[in-house]
Amino acid sequence: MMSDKLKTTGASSLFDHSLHPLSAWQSTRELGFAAALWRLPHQKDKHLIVNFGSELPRTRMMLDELPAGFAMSPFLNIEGDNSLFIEADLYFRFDENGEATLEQESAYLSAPNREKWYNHYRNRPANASSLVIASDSPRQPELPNFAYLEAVQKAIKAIEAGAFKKVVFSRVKQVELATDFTFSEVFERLCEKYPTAFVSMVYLPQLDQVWLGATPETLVSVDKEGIFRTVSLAGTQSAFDASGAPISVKKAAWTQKEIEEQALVGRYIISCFKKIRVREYLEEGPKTVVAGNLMHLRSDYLVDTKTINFPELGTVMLELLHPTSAVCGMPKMEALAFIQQHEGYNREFYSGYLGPVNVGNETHLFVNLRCMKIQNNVATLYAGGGITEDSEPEKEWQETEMKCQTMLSVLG
Ligand SMILES: C=C(O[C@H]1C=CC=C(C(=O)O)[C@@H]1O)C(=O)O
Repeated sequence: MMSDKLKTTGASSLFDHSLHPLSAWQSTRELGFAAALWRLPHQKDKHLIVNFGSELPRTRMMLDELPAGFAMSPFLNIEGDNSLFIEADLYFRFDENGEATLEQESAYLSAPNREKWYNHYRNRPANASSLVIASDSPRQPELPNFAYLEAVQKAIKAIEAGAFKKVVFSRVKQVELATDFTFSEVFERLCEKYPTAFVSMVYLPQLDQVWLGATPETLVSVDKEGIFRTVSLAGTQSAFDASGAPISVKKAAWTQKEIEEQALVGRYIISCFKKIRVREYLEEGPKTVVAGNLMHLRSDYLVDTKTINFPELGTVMLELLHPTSAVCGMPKMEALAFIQQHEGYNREFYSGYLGPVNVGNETHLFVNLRCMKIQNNVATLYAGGGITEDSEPEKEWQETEMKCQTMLSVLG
């Protein structure tokens, strides 16, 4: 059903229910506008936000004040005001049968921009290729195996010396895109392969980057009923045994190192609740969850913000949580200093957060994991792992290899 607002803005005459999400996303990118396409975990609907601004603003995520949009925060966002915000000039929802609904159109959207967008979409050949981005961006330095092992060893020494308890050390892997690469196919494959993940594909024109991902980790979510949710996710093992058969979650065994690593993330979340004097939280877990080719340990935390009369809990917790010890470490600043000194590359949006804000009165922000950046015909894949004093460097390397597989396996 279309809202009254749409009828008065003139969109209804241009809008077409057969609009295709991937072509609409692609069309937006070709015109040089920001676009975010996503699918929530366990859902079939897809969502698309388009913004016609010349440059996306960097802003603080005041969840209770922002209009509908899509947030994209880099890992480094210490002051909390460095998130890109793709405000919804157009917001479409696509149901599982492909039927499109224009859910929202900004009152400020100019008629020429609206027409330009619809016309470009209509005149785009159905088989138009992906037009891979060809800007000149320097590649990130890749850490070879020996250097990664050395850095992890240094992290273990620093932990033993009492500098910090845990650090999440990461690296990149870069692959040249195949000539027949298309964004549409990769996005579809991600949706099919990872039904429990938050799947997204975001085009940032001012950086000329596309970010694609299938993350298993909720950072902050507040639904229509005012239920706040976050998770503590850590510990990694393959979801398949040596013969390639899936391991049952009931049979998954976890080492003391992994149990402790996940407990650290949980303790950090609880310390945030304590800081703001929220005692009425429900904690469930840890339990084993499957995330694509991997399994993790996860605890869920839930607060009814209406019952405790705390509507701004999402905003407050977001500022306290990011970056959690699932992506940075414990204590936060000491772990961050190690990361900056030893990783040797810029994480940009990897291990930041992303997701819809106030879309249909709900906010769902996820940690940007199992993701890749596409720029200059190169896919940059990111993976990290929690290092504790019980870590074994070679095992940690293998873990990052497995994490990269989440994206590598859809690149074809
Ligand atoms: C940092 C990543 O994963 C985090 C989330 C789950 C398990 C993790 C681990 O076992 O180390 C990491 O904390 C990543 O995928 O790059």
